[in-house]
Amino acid sequence: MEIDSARVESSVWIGNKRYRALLSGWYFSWTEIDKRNREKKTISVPVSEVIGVKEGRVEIQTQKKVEDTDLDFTLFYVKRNSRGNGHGLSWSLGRTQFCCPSRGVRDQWITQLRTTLKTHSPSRPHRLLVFINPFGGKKMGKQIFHSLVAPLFELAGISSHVVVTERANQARDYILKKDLTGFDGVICVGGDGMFSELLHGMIGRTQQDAGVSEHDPTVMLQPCDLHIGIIPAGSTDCVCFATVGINDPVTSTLHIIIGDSQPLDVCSVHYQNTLVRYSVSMVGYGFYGDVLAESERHRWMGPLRYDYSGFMVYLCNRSYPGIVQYLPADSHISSPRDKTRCLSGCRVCSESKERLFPHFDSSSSLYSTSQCNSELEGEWVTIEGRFKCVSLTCMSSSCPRSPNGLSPSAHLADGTADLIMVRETNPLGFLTFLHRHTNKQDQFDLPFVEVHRVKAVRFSLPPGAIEEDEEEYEEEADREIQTSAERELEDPEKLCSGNIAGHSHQHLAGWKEKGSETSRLKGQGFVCGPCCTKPRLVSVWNCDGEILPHREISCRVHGQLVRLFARGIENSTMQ
Ligand SMILES: Nc1ncnc2c1ncn2[C@@H]1O[C@H](COP(=O)(O)OP(=O)(O)OP(=O)(O)O)[C@@H](O)[C@H]1O
Ligand SMILES: CCCCCCCCCCCCC/C=C/[C@@H](O)[C@H](CO)NC(=O)CCCCC
Ligand SMILES: [Ca+2]
Repeated sequence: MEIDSARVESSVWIGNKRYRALLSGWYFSWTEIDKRNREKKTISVPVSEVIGVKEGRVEIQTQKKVEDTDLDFTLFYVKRNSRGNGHGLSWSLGRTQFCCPSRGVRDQWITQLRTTLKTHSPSRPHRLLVFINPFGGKKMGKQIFHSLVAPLFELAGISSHVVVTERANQARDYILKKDLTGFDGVICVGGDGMFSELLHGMIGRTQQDAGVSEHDPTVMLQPCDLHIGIIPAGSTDCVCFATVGINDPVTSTLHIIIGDSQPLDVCSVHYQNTLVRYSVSMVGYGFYGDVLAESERHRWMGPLRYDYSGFMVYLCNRSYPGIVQYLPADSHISSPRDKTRCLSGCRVCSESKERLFPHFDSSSSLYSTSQCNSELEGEWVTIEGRFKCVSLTCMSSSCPRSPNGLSPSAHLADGTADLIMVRETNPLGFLTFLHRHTNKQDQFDLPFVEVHRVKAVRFSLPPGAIEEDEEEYEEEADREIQTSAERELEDPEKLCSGNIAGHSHQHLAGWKEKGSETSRLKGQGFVCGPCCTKPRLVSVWNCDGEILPHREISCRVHGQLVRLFARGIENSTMQ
């Protein structure tokens, strides 16, 4: 074995083939040597992607030695699979068993590899706080963690404190209140709702510790120290999909183990001077708000509830009046229609760091919060009209349903969000818009769609809209309750409850009745079908899958406020 400060080299065997193993700089590689001493294929693994080095021949799942010999060691590392179910590549655990010429050489390899791993990967986590939602998505959270994630953490020498949640918001409250000393990151096993709990916990805790008021809409929030990891086990898994390129628990676990870091923009949503929520994915009014409200009634359907509700709300063909004001971002840097994609190592995002944190003190890792906030400077633009939907997204919001997302060219960490406004249009037009989310066609290339890259947004309703809507709706609900009570006497099974757009009311599941108000309005092509009889004036806001209790809100993007154990989407040519 040859060892000098820059490289370690020796012969090794894999099966019955001879190889030359070499550890040099950032890479460990092994090259097959044929019988005539000619070099053949080389496999090269960056040390930063080594998961573990074990003595002997070790199996992946059981981590048991199958055959104890003094000459062997097993290397575990990240292996990229040809194509996953998503946009990015799926990762799996690669394993190669090396046989060395002597025990001394074997021990040297293990020591050298482990030492290099330590020095080359200082940001790897050692201790993690893990929250499992046992009821998220297909209710597989616990099983996913114990069968796929925990064995990999053990292999990598990561210890974890696991909390299986017993109620909503338990994870958020834990992070807000408990001692987090000693943890290098916080992990959720669940969907976007679970991620949102960690996001609120982490941001809230960081501001609490820094003495910053989250309710002040103009304040510069303190970025969070602890990384967040997502093991996807939910219905949509939008945040995982958009930051990793795929929703696969093993891929995400490997990103966590190697300590990948992906900063993420966060949008704060305020109602007057009160913080309502944070969002990283979508703040959407109109169609997406209605879909969410409708889907809450069909939770029992599991992940399918969104497809069902999407279809029902589409049939309603609603549009809503509103006044949208936005603060444009610098159009010289990027635009939502520039046809670029934010990929791993994105230039736009890395160049944004200096602009976002001009007062960052790298010696203390502290961000000055007293700076004047130039991010809020600029001319506001006002747009008034009737909209099918108004959506704001800090990132592409790609998910399995829409692999390119709500805004395919949005950036994960550039301090901006994309504002998409879809004006009132006919049902076919809106279907075309929706359908383009599922293929490569440009959903913004339609005359009734507008998209802008922005730093902040304000939404308000025309004067009196809420009151008028409520009056109309009360009347309608009364009429419906009366009619349905009559109908119930005939056929009690047809009665069901509904809360489209956040208002609880009773309505009829069967709406084929003749001569009623419903069919009269439908005959005029005025409304909808299954869920209401009159056009509504107000919808609700969907904020990363949560219904907001306010309509008139203001949103502001906080660039790179949190960091995930991820690296953005790896291009398939990036092997
Ligand atoms: N033990 C629990 N019991 C009930 N609700 C919980 C529990 N733990 C977490 N929750 C809540 O369940 C909600 C949904 O969880 P999660 O995001 O994991 O699953 P999901 O099926 O993907 O849902 P969605 O994608 O619609 O938000 C979260 O908002 C979370 O606050
Ligand atoms: C004719 C074919 C029509 C197909 C239409 C597909 C359009 C899909 C667009 C993709 C939108 C993803 C927006 C992401 C929202 C998440 O932050 C949020 C939390 O998980 N999910 C929902 O609100 C759940 C509600 C999502 C509504 C789709
Ligand atoms: Ca962004």
